[in-house]
Amino acid sequence: MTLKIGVIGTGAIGRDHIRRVTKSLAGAEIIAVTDVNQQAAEAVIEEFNLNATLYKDDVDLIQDSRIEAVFITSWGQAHESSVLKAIEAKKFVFCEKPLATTAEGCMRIVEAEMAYGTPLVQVGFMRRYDNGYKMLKEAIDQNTIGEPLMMHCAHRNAHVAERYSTDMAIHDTLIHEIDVLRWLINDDYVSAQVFYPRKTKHALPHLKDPQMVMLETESGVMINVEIFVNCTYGYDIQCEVVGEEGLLRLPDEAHIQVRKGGQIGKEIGMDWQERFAHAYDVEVQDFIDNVRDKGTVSGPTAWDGYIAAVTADACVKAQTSGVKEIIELAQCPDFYKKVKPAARVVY
Ligand SMILES: NC(=O)C1=CN([C@@H]2O[C@H](COP(=O)(O)OP(=O)(O)OC[C@H]3O[C@@H](n4cnc5c(N)ncnc54)[C@H](O)[C@@H]3O)[C@@H](O)[C@H]2O)C=CC1
Ligand SMILES: O=C1[C@@H](O)[C@H](O)[C@@H](O)[C@H](O)[C@H]1O
Repeated sequence: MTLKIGVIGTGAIGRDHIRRVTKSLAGAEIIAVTDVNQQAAEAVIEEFNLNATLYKDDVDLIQDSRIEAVFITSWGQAHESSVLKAIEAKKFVFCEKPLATTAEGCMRIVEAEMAYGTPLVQVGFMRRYDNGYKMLKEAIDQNTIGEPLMMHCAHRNAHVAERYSTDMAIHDTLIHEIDVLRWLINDDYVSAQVFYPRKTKHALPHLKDPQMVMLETESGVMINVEIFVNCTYGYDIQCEVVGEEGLLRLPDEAHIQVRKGGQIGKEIGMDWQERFAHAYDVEVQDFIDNVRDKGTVSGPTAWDGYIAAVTADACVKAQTSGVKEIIELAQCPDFYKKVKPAARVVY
């Protein structure tokens, strides 16, 4: 039996997930697509030779009784409404980050899912499926370096589009660190502060770039994350965990080392598609397998989406206030404590 999937939003990542489901992964097929840009959806149907119905909007697509799971890969501000409709129709949901653009929106999704009674929603925080981050987590959980004390991280994009704004450094970019770092150390954030170093000449006038975010966790771990989205040289993700007895560092992507002409060199990828290609494959296959074989989801939850949104809101506030902003989270409901520990933060 193949899992029948409908996709809402066939832009960059929607197209990429359709490609992986169709060409690389097993156990699922795309049977319906929609996009506000209907030509984009038509082009994807043609490109991958899909036997899929093209719907005019998410309402019609979600109502298709053949569809068992919905991929929500539209723009962030459209996610909440599609997720709520899918839950109402009792469909499984794979929703790209952000789950919703506000903490209140994420909470509405949390409440709808709890009212339904069993987990339906997985959020696309794919870094939890990256081999390097998984190795880091295993080492931390095995107490390899004692208790973590500090983390030094960097999230660098070569370039960003003109529409990318200063707050997107948080909602669109830092949100990956917000999720994966708390997952790594089983901790939540209590405060955030943002600093602006000297601005790069490669950023447009409206954009503050780079930025430095300081996060502090409940147990006192201090984390600094550099966000630099016009670094020009490549897509570069760094993470170092300093513990009481040692240090752990996220491995770079595997590339061969070339020694030639008196130099030692190694390629750096240019974008997220390439850097996290394997993680996306594992993430989406895991979603397919869990839904198809076990009738459940086990990845990052709607609650993780809520925590990311609350934390991001505090960071955005700190971008303009310049001071340390306090992060206050609601109590985690028992419903989310039951999700398989492999993918959730253990409370
Ligand atoms: N996990 C990850 O690493 C990544 C996640 N993303 C997330 O995925 C989402 C999509 O990003 P991209 O693919 O880069 O954007 P995009 O702009 O390339 O594609 C979005 C598509 O959704 C369509 N769309 C917008 N509103 C819609 C609606 N209400 N109904 C149907 N279609 C709608 C647009 O016409 C567009 O074709 C964003 O939330 C983004 O943050 C994007 C890149 C990487
Ligand atoms: O999710 C992503 C993009 O939406 C975002 O714009 C980039 O900054 C991130 O590196 C990428 O992983």
